Amino acid sequence: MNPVKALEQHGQAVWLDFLARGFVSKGDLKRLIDEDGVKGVTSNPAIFEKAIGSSDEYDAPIARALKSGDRSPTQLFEAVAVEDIQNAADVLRPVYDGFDGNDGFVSLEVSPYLAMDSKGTITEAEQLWKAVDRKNLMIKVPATDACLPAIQHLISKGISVNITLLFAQAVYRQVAEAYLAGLEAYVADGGDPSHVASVASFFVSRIDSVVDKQLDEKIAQANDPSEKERLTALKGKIAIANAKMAYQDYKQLFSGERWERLAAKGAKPQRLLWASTGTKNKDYSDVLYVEELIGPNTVNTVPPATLDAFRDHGKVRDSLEEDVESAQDALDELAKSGISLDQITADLVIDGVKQFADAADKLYGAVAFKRATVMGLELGQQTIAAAGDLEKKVAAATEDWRKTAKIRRLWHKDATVWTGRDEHKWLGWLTSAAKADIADYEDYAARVKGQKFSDAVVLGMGGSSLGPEVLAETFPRKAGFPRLHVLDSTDPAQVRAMEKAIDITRTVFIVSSKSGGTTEPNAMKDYFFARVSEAIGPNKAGHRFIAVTDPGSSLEKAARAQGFARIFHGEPTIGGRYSVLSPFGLVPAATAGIDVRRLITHAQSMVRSCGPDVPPLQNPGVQLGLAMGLAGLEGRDKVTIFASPRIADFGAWAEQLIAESTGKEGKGLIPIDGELLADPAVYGDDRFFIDIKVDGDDVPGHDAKLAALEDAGHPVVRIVMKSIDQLGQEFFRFEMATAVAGAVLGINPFDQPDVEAAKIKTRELTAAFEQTGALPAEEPVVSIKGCELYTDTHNAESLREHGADGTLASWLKAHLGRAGDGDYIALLGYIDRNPGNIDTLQNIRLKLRDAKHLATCAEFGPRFLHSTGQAYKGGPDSGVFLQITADDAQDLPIPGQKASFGVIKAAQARGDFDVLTERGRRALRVHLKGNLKSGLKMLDSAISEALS
Ligand SMILES: O=C(CO)[C@@H](O)[C@H](O)[C@H](O)[C@H](O)COP(=O)(O)O
Ligand SMILES: O=C[C@H](O)COP(=O)(O)O
Repeated sequence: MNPVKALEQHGQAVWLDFLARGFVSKGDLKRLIDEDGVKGVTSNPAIFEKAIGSSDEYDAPIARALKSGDRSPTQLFEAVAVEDIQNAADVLRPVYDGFDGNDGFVSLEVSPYLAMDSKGTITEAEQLWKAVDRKNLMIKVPATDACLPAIQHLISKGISVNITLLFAQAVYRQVAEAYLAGLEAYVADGGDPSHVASVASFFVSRIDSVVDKQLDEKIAQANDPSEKERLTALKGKIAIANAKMAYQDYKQLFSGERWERLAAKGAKPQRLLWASTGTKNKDYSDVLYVEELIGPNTVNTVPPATLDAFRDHGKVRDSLEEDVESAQDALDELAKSGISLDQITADLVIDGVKQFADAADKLYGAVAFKRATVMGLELGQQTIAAAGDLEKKVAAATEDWRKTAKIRRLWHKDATVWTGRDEHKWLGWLTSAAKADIADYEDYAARVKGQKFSDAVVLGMGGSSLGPEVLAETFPRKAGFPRLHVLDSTDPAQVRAMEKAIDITRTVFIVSSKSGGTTEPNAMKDYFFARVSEAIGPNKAGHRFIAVTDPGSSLEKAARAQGFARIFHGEPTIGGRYSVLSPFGLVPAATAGIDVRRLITHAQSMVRSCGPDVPPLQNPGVQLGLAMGLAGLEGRDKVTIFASPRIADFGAWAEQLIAESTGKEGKGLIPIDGELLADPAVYGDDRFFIDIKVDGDDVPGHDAKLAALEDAGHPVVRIVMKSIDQLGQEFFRFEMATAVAGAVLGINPFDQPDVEAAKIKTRELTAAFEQTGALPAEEPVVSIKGCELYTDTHNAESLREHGADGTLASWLKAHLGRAGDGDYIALLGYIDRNPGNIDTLQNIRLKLRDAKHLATCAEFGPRFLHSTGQAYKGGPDSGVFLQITADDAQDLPIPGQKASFGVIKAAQARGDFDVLTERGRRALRVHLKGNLKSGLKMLDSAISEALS
């Protein structure tokens, strides 16, 4: 007789420790049931990893699942695994029915990531139980301390459970107790226990693998031949002895009064199942862990090779209760040798969880890869060319992140991924896209459309303005909706220019401020509220204003008092620079008629790509973040961003995110936005390049230049978006990457301590103005025709030592001369950010870059104070700052305030400068007098002279 089939006569059921789609669909499982009497199937993460990860038979099902909409790797895995388990359960159903529900089971394991999470295990087990929806299903739960209560709970709800990763007799007793107590609760609740089944999967061969190794060490150390012999005799015996003793416990646990009470109600005993029964040691029989463990009311789940071997040459006998005393003797002998089985079994549980988690990492990585392949260009494509050391460092960090489960910890809001301070309170951005109330935005957009506005203006700073600005500059105007503008300045000319650009009688204003207390949006609101009141009457003005602010802010109060048309609440757990996929970006988007549903749907795809279930290697946000952070640590800290013409403004948003998040405590990354791409010769080895483009948005020569940078050994990241609709994806990719880079740099990427310092200084200066009617007097270090120069004593002395005398060029030469390798030069212009001035600063910065081969920034104040300003003050001390201020041709009063726009801007420039110099940074301020255009021209030629 077929030895496998013969086991049935000894009361043992053989299950198969294997599952794969084709194996079931092509009839192989059915054949084993018919020919060998196989009565069940077990699966585990390693089995699914082999099935899905190492074959292409799941490619089509995954692609099919994606047809009905994007899903996360976990959801995709569950979809195919549930189908597989259902198919296997259906094939086994006749066995289940034939044995009155006592056999014919198929097992599906909960995620090994939940092995220490009782609540998570319960939720997932219940969800899988429901999804598979088959009576002959068992949910597998590991026998960890955390999961014991989950096992009891699940049983008490009538869910059949296979308890896995069981090594120790003592834990086995706890598992049996959980089953009994669970059943008792189920019965007390009126449940019929005859529908509940359970097996306790006692692992065998792994014990021998570890014990034998320790025995070999002892044998090698032993001098006495008889001791060597005694120890050698224990090899290959302990796992079986341990299992035999567990079986003795089983007999006791499932007899007696307590059990009989349950049995009388139809309860089934929880059978012991021998798992890990494939022989690992080639010196042992390949059917050892089957032949020696045959006994009534047990199960042995065997891998296909062991099944084949047993069918071929297995010998069947009642072995389980043979020589039980010798089994106990063997265990006693082992203890005498100083080898602790308790320790070994405890370690094996931890190792087992780790092995399954490793398998799950591979499995989810494979599913994530298949998902990305199917989605193709629907997901923004990212390649990272990081040669040499950086490539190795990224690979090592990727493995470290995987092993230490950092991406899952990040998603679980574990602050120790960063500095362990309050980072967990600032992670609302992870779920902001998922929480977007799309229907409400659509309803709101329809109302905006109905009002036939000509313009919409966002009044906000930094995190409240830069995202909307990218949207405004990227998406073409939508017919029927207002044109979207963003104002983020206190420069009187810029405020006036905005007023001129819009039809004030047909404009809706979006006042955006998370805190509600930021100076600029409040000044801009007061100004435009007065203008609108004049234009359409004070009673109606409020109807033209919308506020986006965090709940309870002072802006909310003012908005209510002024009768704003609507107040949208931000989410307090999201910092400004991470808020674009929350109302701060979505309200302006909806106002402009941008398809919020599409934006969010795309964003969600990147959220899934960067999810907790996507291992670091396949996780684009983690890969980009590791590369940026590690490059920063090796001195390539100038993150130089090129964005293709249709998304040209993206860098302005990304630079706030990167600079404000990472630039602190003397560390960080300095984003370089808007510097035109050039030949390798002009770049130092402090660069990290990111090129982001919309497919087809080609600039002649661009790709060749990028390739040249790569050839010259610079790290180059290339990101290609299929269309501008994918902008939401890129917002999220960069948010995740920045958070990851922050972890690598060892800082808190969610605070901005140095922005606060400048705000405090500014407030002191404006308070002084309000008291005295003037800003505190200040002395220039030198007054030259057309300009005055300011700096602190320390900088002035140093500049004089470097040759600064009576001319502007000499001061500039001395100042710029202080910038060396690894430094960057930043132009900080507190002037109107109009196309002409942008061009001028741009020309100067490129001249500086090309002459000095250093990274350059061209920024406008006060805008940059809410952005890169954090890194300039708090980041690495590698900046050389040239602040440019000017007399305002025409100031602009702010209704209801003593200080005008011009005064606030001047106070902001001085506050910023004071903080820079207080921190010992290299800073010089040029104040241009008279006509700004001529002043800038003069500055430009002085810089040329200084460089010559
Ligand atoms: O736990 C069960 C059955 O309940 C099994 O699927 C169990 O996971 C496997 O037998 C083991 O993981 C296989 O172990 P090994 O052969 O890798 O040592
Ligand atoms: O990035 C944030 C800016 O400092 C503006 O802050 P806010 O939104 O609270 O006004």
